[in-house]
Amino acid sequence: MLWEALGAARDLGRVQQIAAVLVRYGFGGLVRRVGMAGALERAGKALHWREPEDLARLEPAARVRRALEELGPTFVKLGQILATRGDLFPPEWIVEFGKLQDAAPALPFEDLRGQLIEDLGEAPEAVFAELDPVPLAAASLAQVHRARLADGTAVVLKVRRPGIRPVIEADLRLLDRLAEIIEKEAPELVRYRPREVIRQFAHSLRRELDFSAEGRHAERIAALFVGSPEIVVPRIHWQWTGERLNVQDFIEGIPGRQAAALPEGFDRRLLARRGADAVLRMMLEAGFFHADPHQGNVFYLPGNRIAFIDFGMVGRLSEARRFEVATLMHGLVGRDAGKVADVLLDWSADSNGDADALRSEIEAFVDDYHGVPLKKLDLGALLADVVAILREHGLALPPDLALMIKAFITLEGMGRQLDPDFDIAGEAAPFLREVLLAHLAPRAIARRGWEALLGGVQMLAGLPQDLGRLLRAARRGKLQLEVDVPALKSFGDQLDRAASRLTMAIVTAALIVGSSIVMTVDRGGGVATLGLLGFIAAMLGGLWVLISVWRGGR
Ligand SMILES: Nc1ncnc2c1ncn2[C@@H]1O[C@H](COP(=O)(O)OP(=O)(O)OP(=O)(O)O)[C@@H](O)[C@H]1O
Repeated sequence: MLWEALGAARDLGRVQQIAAVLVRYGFGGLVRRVGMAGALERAGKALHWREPEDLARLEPAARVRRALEELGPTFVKLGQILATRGDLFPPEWIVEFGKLQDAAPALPFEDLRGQLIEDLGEAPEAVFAELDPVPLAAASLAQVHRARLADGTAVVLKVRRPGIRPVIEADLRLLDRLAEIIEKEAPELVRYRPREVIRQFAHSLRRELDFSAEGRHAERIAALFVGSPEIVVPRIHWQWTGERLNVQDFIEGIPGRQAAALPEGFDRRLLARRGADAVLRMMLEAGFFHADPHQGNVFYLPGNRIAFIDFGMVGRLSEARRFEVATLMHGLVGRDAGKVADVLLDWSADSNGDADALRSEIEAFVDDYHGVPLKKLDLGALLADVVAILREHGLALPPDLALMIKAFITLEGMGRQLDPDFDIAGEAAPFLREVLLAHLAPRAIARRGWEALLGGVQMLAGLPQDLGRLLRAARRGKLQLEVDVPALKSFGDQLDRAASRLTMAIVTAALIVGSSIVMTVDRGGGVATLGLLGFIAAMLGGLWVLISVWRGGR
């Protein structure tokens, strides 16, 4: 009933396939609850309800993983995304989702030929001097073939599987509908924002389906490493690259999966550092990063160089997010529970979790590793624990952060595999410092160096808690002002007409920041002078905004 109301008729064939797989894996209840069963019965489609015994014996997480595998590329990709959501699923589920392999049966080359001729504009033999009909890899979205250009350049062709787009679009429509039904029928799951998760997933999968987007991502990352010959990104051959075909340089190196057996001449410690630096630079400096820096997407090249491939999925972090991430990691490394809790509460601001309970758990958690020396801090594991705490409190991470944290954890694992003493906290420190500097301090403070900055950060962190909260609310544009004085109230009304609450929030925040700097800093003339300057600047800025708002409102 529900299902038809949401308009599934055109996808009935696919609904039947999905329902059959779900029933086979023991999820008949779900098939009934969301109305799939009724819709199929009314349409005269048969559904077999018997559950094979061996499947029924599997743990639910394993059954879900197997069902996703059988349901095909959309669901495999969905499972891979869910593997990044330690905030939504318990560890045993994350392990199962992590097992989802992207390998798919290879298609005979002849099945690709028609599409290749359309995309190349002529027969592949006319374009490439050599082309290996045996695939190098066959994944769910693409099949990869080696080839050689007329000038001798070794390349690979990533060919999108013919006919895959309509199947994926149908699946995405069904998933969206499913998420809508879940939100309507299972209010207890609303806080996990199923529609939002599916919307974001659909967006990233559609982008992954466009093979020219991968080319653009690769070029953007390559531009970051122009002056760093130790990092290699395959060159894209745009002449033949488009939505369904990507032609790029073949990377001849030792696959990351063989890192345990690197030959003489490779410096494992250096490779670990270079790999980590590259990914940290993408994440924290550029805010645009390879979202899946696992062993399968890395090659080691002579000269201790590292090549990254497969930029189909990238993550983005705004400057504000980078600052929050840096503050969180700075808090973890400095064992500052208050700072960690503040950032987490900010992130899960829209959830209805219990802030005080979260705060005390974070304090206990940070306390737990108080004596651990910095070098021994396993930052990836700490982040994973933090995410698990969020889950226990029913709080969900914003998706951009979930991706970043997963990539960070992957990165640390890779680094440790190359060098058991790999110290990611030490590697990350200069990047974190830069982010904090760039965000917090005016240029003058930046020149004074890290020490001055630390003072500044501690000073902000040391603001009375209410002020801290006020600032965070202001940043989120959620600050509400209660104005009691009649004259001010009419001014407030005028402001309401003339400008958004955000303007008022910015003005207030500027004044608070300015004045708090003056209030809290009186050691060291330099910083105090700067604080005073900051205060005056904030006052002037605030007045300017007020006057312009007032003028605009008249
Ligand atoms: N430029 C390249 N040089 C060498 N090998 C490559 C290159 N691009 C792809 N490959 C090989 O093909 C495999 C699949 O490629 P890629 O990861 O880009 O495809 P995908 O469809 O995104 O797969 P997955 O989803 O599994 O990551 C890689 O693991 C690698 O072995």
